[in-house]
Amino acid sequence: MSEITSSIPLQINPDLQEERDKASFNVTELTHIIYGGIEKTKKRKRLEKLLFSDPFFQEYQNVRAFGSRSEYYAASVKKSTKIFKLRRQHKWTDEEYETVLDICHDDLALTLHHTMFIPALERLATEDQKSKWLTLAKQYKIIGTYAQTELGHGTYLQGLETTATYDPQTREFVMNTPTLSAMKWWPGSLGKSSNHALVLATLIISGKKYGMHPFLVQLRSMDDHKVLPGVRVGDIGAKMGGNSVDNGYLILDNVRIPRNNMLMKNAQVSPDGKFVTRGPSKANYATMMLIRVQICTMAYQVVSSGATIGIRYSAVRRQSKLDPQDREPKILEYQTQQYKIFPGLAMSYAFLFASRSLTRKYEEAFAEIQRGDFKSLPELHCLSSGLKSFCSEHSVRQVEIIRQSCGGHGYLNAAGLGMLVNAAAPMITVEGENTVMYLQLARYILKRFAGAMSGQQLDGSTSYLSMDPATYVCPVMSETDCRNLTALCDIYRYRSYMTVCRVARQVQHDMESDMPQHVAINKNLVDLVRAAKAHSYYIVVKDFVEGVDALVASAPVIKVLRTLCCFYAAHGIAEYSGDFLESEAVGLHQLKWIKNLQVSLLGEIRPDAVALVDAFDYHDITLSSALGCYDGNAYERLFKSTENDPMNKEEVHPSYYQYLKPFMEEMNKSKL
Ligand SMILES: CCCCCCCCCCCCCC(=O)SCCNC(=O)CCNC(=O)[C@H](O)C(C)(C)COP(=O)(O)OP(=O)(O)OC[C@H]1O[C@@H](n2cnc3c(N)ncnc32)[C@H](O)[C@@H]1OP(=O)(O)O
Ligand SMILES: Cc1cc2nc3c(=O)[nH]c(=O)nc-3n(C[C@H](O)[C@H](O)[C@H](O)COP(=O)(O)OP(=O)(O)OC[C@H]3O[C@@H](n4cnc5c(N)ncnc54)[C@H](O)[C@@H]3O)c2cc1C
Repeated sequence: MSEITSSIPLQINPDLQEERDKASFNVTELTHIIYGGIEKTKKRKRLEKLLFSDPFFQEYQNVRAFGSRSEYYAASVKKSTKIFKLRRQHKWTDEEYETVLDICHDDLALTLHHTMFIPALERLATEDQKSKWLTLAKQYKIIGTYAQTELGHGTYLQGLETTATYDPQTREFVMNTPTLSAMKWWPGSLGKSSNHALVLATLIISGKKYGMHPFLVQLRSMDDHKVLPGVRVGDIGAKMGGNSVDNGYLILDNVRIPRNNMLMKNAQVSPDGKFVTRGPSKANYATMMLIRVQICTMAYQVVSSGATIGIRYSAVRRQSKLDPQDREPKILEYQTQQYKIFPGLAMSYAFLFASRSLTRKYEEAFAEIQRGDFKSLPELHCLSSGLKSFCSEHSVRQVEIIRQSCGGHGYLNAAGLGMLVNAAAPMITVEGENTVMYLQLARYILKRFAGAMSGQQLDGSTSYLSMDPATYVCPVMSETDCRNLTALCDIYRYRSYMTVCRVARQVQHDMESDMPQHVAINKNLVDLVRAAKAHSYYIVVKDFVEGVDALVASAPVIKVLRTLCCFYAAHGIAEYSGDFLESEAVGLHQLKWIKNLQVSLLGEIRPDAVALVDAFDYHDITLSSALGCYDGNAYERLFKSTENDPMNKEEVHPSYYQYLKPFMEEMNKSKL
């Protein structure tokens, strides 16, 4: 017993080393592919070293795990300011700064300043306004947030009640929260951190409403951070996760701001109160679209972190018996364990390629929009809405499955999985609740489908809706065909087509039966969401297949990625087999072959599983998991983590003297 210590061995756990030794491909090569080249990988490693050589980042993990809410928030403010200072000191480019945020992999208290306030100023302010506020914001001379959601409305933006009433006499806007439900509720960094907010409010001029517009409102004094007159602001309380962020409430009591504080890139109010608009009516929704695109990348990071923890732990955890003559096997040997974790591994690579493709499309469309050409906006809105929903839904679900696959230890905070699930869970809700976003996509698909029916040639992600379904023959004719990625992709495409076609016909039929449009739509909402999900699944599979096909890499890397891609597609067909059969994208024979393939691919992926997660190259501090550490010394690290637990600070806890001791004394005296 005396040999048991909490020190961490210097060597890699031999069980993990054994996995690394048998990898069929070069891990570093794949890491370079993931991060976009050798130079980018090197730069990321340099930044990682710079950050994590500061002991604060290690200490931060302890506060995160064991600190009170307020201590965690304070540490996170410290972390945010440290990163801001480092950015200035090292003159990081935007790309380098993004990399640092990825490395930190954690909600920063001041995250909204960077993720929404600055991008909103960039997208919604005029050049003059940018030269003033964007400069101040980038130099951290003002700290801001994006305050759109209200207690009463988050989804339905037309229902927002905060008003900005123009007063031509003073050339000011009067910002007001007229009701309880109109108070801003949820914005990150609002409660305690921000001194400014971009408040989204309904513009009113001479009693007439002109829709939702952005207004820059100062909330706190720049001298002492005290709340300004007419402003009430605070934190909304502890959440399931992300408690380093002070999501807040805001009440404005007829607060006056200068006319120029309305961000006027897309619409202007002249000094005498004339309203002029430029570009499409949804131009002010631009910041939300950017974050939806980023959520797909976050989903990749979440699921790949979860897969890393789950696979490394499964390679060092031994339990029960397979061969009665042999020692206890690694739990990774069990087929059921592989079936729980490998879908998350394959999904990581699928989302890597899908988010990369979406980001590229976003950047191209954004460049066009900056030039005043809005033609790709509807396509991008719907693509980003669908993929944001799909990637967030699937990644959060998969990480929870991985958490369960780690047995009891997966339930500990030190495992890092529970915190990951809880931190990632809001991806499903933020920037448009997933069902609502799927329905935005469904609305677009229905329109495009109607266009195709009337002979329009479609382009973009929905171009396949012009296909002639009569020409479809399931491309899988034998078990070997199941490995053909193009064939699998065709199956997804046809299933999506049929799902869209069926609901479109049903909606049309209902409307022709004299049902009002809104009733017909509501009657079919479940199937509309199903169609949007089928379409999104097809896009993700297509992006994965095309991404792998386009790779310039060594044969072993291509081979292992093709295997994962095949597994991802086969697993989806097996999991949603009802949909695939119903749409006749596959028959019973094909389904059986694909299910067989899915299971045999588990065995093919198995020898490369650890190498495939090593390729994500997450730093131990980024992963923040005793189970998922690179060295695989999970038990030692779990035991070590108890050292920082405040519960273990005293041999006898104060509650003993306060409650347990008097209680025991009373019990001992009692005659009962
Ligand atoms: C470790 C991991 C960490 C993870 C951390 C996670 C937390 C990270 C922190 C994150 C921080 C989180 C921060 C936050 O959460 S910030 C708050 C985010 N809030 C939202 O996203 C609100 C969601 N609601 C909406 O966007 C709108 O109200 C919707 C879209 C639902 C309806 O809208 P509306 O009622 O106005 O319109 P309509 O239905 O009459 O449709 C009208 C037309 O408009 C088109 N349209 C709609 N939108 C767009 C658009 N964008 N671009 C182009 N077009 C668009 C649409 O296609 C339709 O076109 P058409 O059919 O007529 O041609
Ligand atoms: C962690 C976190 C951070 C956030 N940060 C910010 C921020 O920085 N700034 C900000 O402004 N906001 C922020 N929000 C708010 C967030 O954007 C909203 O919560 C989100 O847009 C969802 O809106 P809601 O809460 O009104 O959901 P609701 O719309 O009330 O959704 C509740 C249910 O109603 C259903 N529903 C609603 N409308 C429809 C419909 N048309 N059709 C079918 N079903 C429907 C939904 O599907 C859902 O099941 C944050 C929220 C969270 C959780």
